[in-house]
Amino acid sequence: MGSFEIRGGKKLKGEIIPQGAKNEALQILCAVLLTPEKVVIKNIPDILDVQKLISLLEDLGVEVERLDKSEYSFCAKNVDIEYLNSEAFKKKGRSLRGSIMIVGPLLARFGKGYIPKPGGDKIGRRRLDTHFEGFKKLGAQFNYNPTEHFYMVEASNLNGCYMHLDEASVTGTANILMAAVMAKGTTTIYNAACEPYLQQLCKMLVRMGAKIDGIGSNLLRIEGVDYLGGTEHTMLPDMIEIGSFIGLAAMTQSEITIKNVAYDELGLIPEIFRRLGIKLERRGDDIFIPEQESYEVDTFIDGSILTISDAPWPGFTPDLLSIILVVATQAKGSVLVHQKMFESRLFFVDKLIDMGAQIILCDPHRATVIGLNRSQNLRGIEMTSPDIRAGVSLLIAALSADGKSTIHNIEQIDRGYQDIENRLRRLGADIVRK
Ligand SMILES: CC(=O)N[C@H]1[C@@H](OP(=O)(O)OP(=O)(O)OC[C@H]2O[C@@H](n3ccc(=O)[nH]c3=O)[C@H](O)[C@@H]2O)O[C@H](CO)[C@@H](O)[C@@H]1O
Ligand SMILES: C=C(OP(=O)(O)O)C(=O)O
Repeated sequence: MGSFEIRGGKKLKGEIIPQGAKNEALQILCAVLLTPEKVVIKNIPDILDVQKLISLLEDLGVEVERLDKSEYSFCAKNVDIEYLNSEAFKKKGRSLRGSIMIVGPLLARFGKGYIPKPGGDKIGRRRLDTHFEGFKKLGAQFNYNPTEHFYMVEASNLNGCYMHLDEASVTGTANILMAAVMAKGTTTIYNAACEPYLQQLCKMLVRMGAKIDGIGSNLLRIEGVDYLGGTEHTMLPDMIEIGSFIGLAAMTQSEITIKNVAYDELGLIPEIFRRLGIKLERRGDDIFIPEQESYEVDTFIDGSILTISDAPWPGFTPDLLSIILVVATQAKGSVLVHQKMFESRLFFVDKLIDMGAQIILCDPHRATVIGLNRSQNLRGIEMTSPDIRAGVSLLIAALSADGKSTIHNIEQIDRGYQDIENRLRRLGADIVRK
C-alpha cells in the first residue's frame, strides 16, 4: 500500500491541465472490441484503471500500440474469445469496474460475453441488473454463477426491441448500446443515461458506422448494422478532475487556472461550486479561480440551508460530492450534502472530523457541514483513503491543513488521477510519495 506525505498550509499557484476523462476512457476502450479494424484513441489518461483495462484487452488478443504519451492504436482483429473461460480472466476482470463494458461489444460481435463481478470503489451496493436485463431483452440468454460471482450472456442473434431501463445507469446504458448497435432491427432505450461521456461514445460509434438517434437525450433509437469499421477518437477532459481542482484552489486559498476544460460540457459543475461561494471565471476554454480569503455558502431563496445532492445527468454528478463536502468545511455558512446514489460514500467524514471539521453525519446518505470560515485550520493527521474521490478529498484537506498528514492506500487515488503528486508539486504543493 503506497502513501502520500503532505505538509499542508501552503498556497498554490499556476496552471494545470486536466487529464483525459477516466470514465469516458473506460467506455471508449471497450468499444474497440466492436471492429476488426484499427481504432486510434487520443488523450487517454495514464491511470491505474485504464492501464488495467488496456492489459485486459491485450489478454483478449487485441493488438495495442502506444503511439504517443496519451495516444494508442487498437486492433481487435484476432480476439481470443476462449480467454473468457480462463482463471486469469476471472481474476483480472474483477479488478476494476469499467471491465463490465466489454460484455456488450463481445456479445454483439462474438455471441457471448462473460464477466466476474467487477471491482471499483467500495461505496455501497452496485448492482448490474440494468445491464443484464437489457441484454436479455435483446434476446441473450443469461446465466449467473453465485459461487464465483460470474455473469454470462450468450446469443446467436440479438434482436432490436423497446426497453425502458429501471435506472439511468451510466455503464449499463453504454453496455446495452454497444450490444444494440449490431443487433437486428431497431432498439429503443428509454431512461438512458446521457452524460457527455456517453454522448462521446455515441459519436464514436456513429463514426464507426452505427446508426443512433437521440444522442444527448434519455431516449436513444438505434438501427442495427452488420459491421462497424475503424475510427479516431479524442477523449474529453476529465470533469471530475476539473471539479477537484476547483475545490483544491478554494480550500488552499490559491490562484489556479485550469486549462482547456471543455466548459460547455461541464453542466452544473461550475454553478454548484459558485453556490458554495467560490469565485470562478470562464476565460475562453479555461477556468480561472482567484485567490480568495473566504467564501460564503448560498442559501435557498427562503433563507433555508442549501442542499447539494446528486442526480443522473444533467443533474450533479455523485463523483464530486465528496469534494463539495471537504470544500464546505472551510466555507462561511452551512450546507447539507445529500448523496442519493451511493450508500457508503460519506463515511470518510470521520477523518475530516478528526482533522477538526464540523460535520454531522445524519445517516449514510446525508451529512451537514458547518463551515469553519477559516476560524481555525484543519490539522494534519494519518488516514487511509477508502475510495477514489474520498481519497482526493482527503488530499485536498491535507494540503490545506496545518502540519503533516499521511494518506495511505493511495492506489485508490492512482485509479483515476494521473501523476497527481508531480502535477500538484508544480503548483507548489509539498507532497511526497512513500
Ligand atoms: C466507470 C464509471 O463510469 N463509473 C461511474 C458510473 O458508474 P456505474 O455505471 O457503475 O453507476 P450507475 O450509473 O449504474 O449507478 C450508480 C448508482 O446510482 C444508482 N442510481 C443510478 C441511476 C438512477 O437513475 N438512480 C440510481 O439510484 C445506482 O443504483 C447505483 O447505486 O456512473 C456513476 C454514477 O454517475 C459514477 O459514480 C461512476 O463513477
Ligand atoms: C466511483 C468511481 O469509479 P468506479 O465506477 O470505477 O468505481 C468514480 O470514478 O468516482
